[in-house]
Amino acid sequence: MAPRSYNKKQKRAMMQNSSKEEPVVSHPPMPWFGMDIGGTLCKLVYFEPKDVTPDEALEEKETLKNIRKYLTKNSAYGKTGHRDTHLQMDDVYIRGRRGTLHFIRFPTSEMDNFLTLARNKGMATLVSTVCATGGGAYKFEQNFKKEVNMRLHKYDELDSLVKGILYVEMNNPHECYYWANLSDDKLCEKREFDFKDPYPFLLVNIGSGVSVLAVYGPNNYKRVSGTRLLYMDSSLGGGTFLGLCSLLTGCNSFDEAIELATIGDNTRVDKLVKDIYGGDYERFYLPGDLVASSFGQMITRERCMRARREDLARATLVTITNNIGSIARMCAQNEKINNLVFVGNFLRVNPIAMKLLARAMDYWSHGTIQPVFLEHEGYFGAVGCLLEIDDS
Ligand SMILES: Nc1ncnc2c1ncn2[C@@H]1O[C@H](COP(=O)(O)OP(=O)(O)O)[C@@H](O)[C@H]1O
Ligand SMILES: CC(C)(COP(=O)(O)O)[C@@H](O)C(=O)NCCC(=O)O
Repeated sequence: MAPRSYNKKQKRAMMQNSSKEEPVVSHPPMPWFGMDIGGTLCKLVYFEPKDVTPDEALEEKETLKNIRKYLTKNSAYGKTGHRDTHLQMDDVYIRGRRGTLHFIRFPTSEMDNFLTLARNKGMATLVSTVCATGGGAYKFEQNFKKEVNMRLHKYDELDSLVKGILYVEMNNPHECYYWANLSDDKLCEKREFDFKDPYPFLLVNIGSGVSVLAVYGPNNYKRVSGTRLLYMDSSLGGGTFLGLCSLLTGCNSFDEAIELATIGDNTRVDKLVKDIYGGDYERFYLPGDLVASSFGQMITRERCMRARREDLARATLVTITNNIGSIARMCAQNEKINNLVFVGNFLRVNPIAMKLLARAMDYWSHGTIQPVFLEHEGYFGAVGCLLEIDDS
């Protein structure tokens, strides 16, 4: 991956030309939404046109004005909706219009409340079709029709994911980063990464579950694996972490689980090689600090009593992350791909997992694999399907 050699404007033009074969047509300032209704979170990306002509402004319906104001003036919606203001992208072009992308999320379990809110805001009178992806685009299709009289234009979630990544990366020069100085926690820091010439790359999407894709070009990828390698294997993902952590610690949210894990110590829960050998297992180069058995200390009452909630959260995070990491590495080896990109909301506010993944890749590849992470983590599917917007 070499230094960036073309500027933002050139890339934007390239993207507009490459995203569709037909010429770019200018669309009226409708509410433009892309929705990715996932297993845990619903991601809503809203494009707010900023190049509205005086005539268009005069014609703009009151309902549309109100919805725009509601979405862009608030950063919290009800009890569970959030706008990630730090991710907002200004001055971007979609289908010939200039505007701002807003990034909003809420738990998929709150879909009923979302539809009620959308109905109360007059959405039913405004748009007839919304671009949607993710499993929920299928699961909730009838609810959208019934509650807000909206038809969902459904797009495949993995097509949308790849498309969204390429678009966001082209429009945000600070999108990609890696973790530098992995061996020293005090010096370990995020550094910008140049995504030029990325192909082929292995894309690991850690959402509720995990999908691993080998991406060979903008329109050329295959789904290589999940975390389930054999038919009856178990599937691990962000949902597994949150589910287990909730059971073990009684935490009430992902953010709380990560806060606990941040101050926890997994060595009070896991059994290390040195807990078994008293030091390294030298003959087979197994260092004493290596985890020999995740949660292996939790077999005596005394150790269980000593483990704090935060230790259990940390051990859960380490166990799940390392398993995902080793499957990603195996896929990279099988596919003979050295560029790895990790995305998905499991990585939200989660530097512990990112550093663990980076360290694991670095260790196993003898320093040849340096995984890349993206700022817009879990929003790419929603962006990708928003790019599909057409006149319907
Ligand atoms: N606010 C949050 N609420 C629930 N899970 C979250 C949150 N933020 C991050 N996560 C993590 O992200 C995962 C969901 O990631 P996401 O990419 O949105 O997948 P999905 O499309 O399956 O919903 C959860 O399983 C959890 O590990
Ligand atoms: C079914 C899914 C594509 C849904 O995507 P998600 O909502 O988890 O982002 C994903 O959870 C997945 O690929 N699960 C893994 C299944 C397997 O291990 O093969």
